[in-house]
Amino acid sequence: YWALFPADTQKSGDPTPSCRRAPANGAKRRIHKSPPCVWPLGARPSGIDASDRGPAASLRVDTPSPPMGNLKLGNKKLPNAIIVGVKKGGTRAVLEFIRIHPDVRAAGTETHFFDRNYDRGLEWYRGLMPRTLESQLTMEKTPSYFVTKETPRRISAMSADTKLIAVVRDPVTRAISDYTQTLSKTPDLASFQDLAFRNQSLGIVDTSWNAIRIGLYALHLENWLRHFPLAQIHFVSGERLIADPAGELARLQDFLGLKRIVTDKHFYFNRTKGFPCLKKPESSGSPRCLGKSKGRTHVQIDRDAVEQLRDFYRPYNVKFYEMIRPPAVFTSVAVVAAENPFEVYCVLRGELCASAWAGGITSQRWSREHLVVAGYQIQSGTPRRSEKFGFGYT
Ligand SMILES: Nc1ncnc2c1ncn2[C@@H]1O[C@H](COP(=O)(O)OS(=O)(=O)O)[C@@H](OP(=O)(O)O)[C@H]1O
Repeated sequence: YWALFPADTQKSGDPTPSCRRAPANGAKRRIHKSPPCVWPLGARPSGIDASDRGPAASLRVDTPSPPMGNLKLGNKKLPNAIIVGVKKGGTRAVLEFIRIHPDVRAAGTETHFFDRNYDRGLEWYRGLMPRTLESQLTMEKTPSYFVTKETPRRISAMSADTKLIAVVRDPVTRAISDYTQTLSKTPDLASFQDLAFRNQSLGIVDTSWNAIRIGLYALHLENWLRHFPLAQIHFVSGERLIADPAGELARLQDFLGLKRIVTDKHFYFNRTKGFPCLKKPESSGSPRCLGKSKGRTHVQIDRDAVEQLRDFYRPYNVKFYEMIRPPAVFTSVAVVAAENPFEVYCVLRGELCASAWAGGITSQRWSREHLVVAGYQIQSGTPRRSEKFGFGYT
């Protein structure tokens, strides 16, 4: 039910100069003719590319390996696209799934550059990125970016063309997931209710608790929209990512201007894990699921508390939907008044987008003359173009 967005499919350029690293074994042979990287004192990442370390490394299953001679080809580039959040939204799954694409390379670990490590400078940041060929996109994910005030301005200062991806999930489930994670590390943590409410009987929610604050998507988004146009931010539904990973990945690939290479062929549903996992790659290895920290059994929270939180988040969710609702994106809308008068087919960029609208249709009112879809009035009848909304319909 999370709305989806038109994609700016142009690839952004890499504004940074390329640089080379000295060969680790001290060999004199020059690999690149580009200038050397400048590393701040003590900040040089050790060993191989960051993308080859961390929890993601074991999941990198399907990217075709470059031929041996090409191993060191390419340069470390600042990211063209960043998964900026939200924490516990499904950010790891999105990164691991999109990096199957041969035109995507990603830093495996969370860099926290724009929130915690900004003082280390862009060259430090670039050093954490994998080598990429000119045609490949560089990506990273750090979920805390979404809620860090300075981050949008800083990313925009790096490159105003950076594409942003936010994985959003029902904020109540997200908060419980967040709490479950903290509890696994801090067993004597106060109860969820004690942390979530200042006064539960009065229904007063404690918005200073991070697990609650992160879910106020509309507030955080306002900050992003001061620095980036909405069309440059792609929202992935955390729920649909589990129910239909291929569908979400198709939309993400469109947004990134990539050929749709990651498809349903790459996924299978693992009953034991209860989540989609990656299929066995052709070359080697076995099917891979995300690690144990992804898809934990949640702490049981009593139904009243959950309801109270749903009530609390409702106005923020409504505002969020309003903010992200795409303006005038239809190429055509067909209203079919056959057996079911509410059957609406939406055609977006030549493709049927009815499923994207299944939940987007927030209010439907049918009369012989008109249908109101998500607040837009669509006339039935012959094809016409609406001056006001700029969409065509039949
Ligand atoms: N395919 C697949 N496998 C496992 N888990 C999946 C998958 N797709 C989405 N998810 C959901 O991802 C949730 C974790 O989100 P993040 O990766 O953003 O967490 S984190 O912020 O990086 O800690 C995680 O949250 P929990 O279920 O609460 O553990 C999952 O629900």
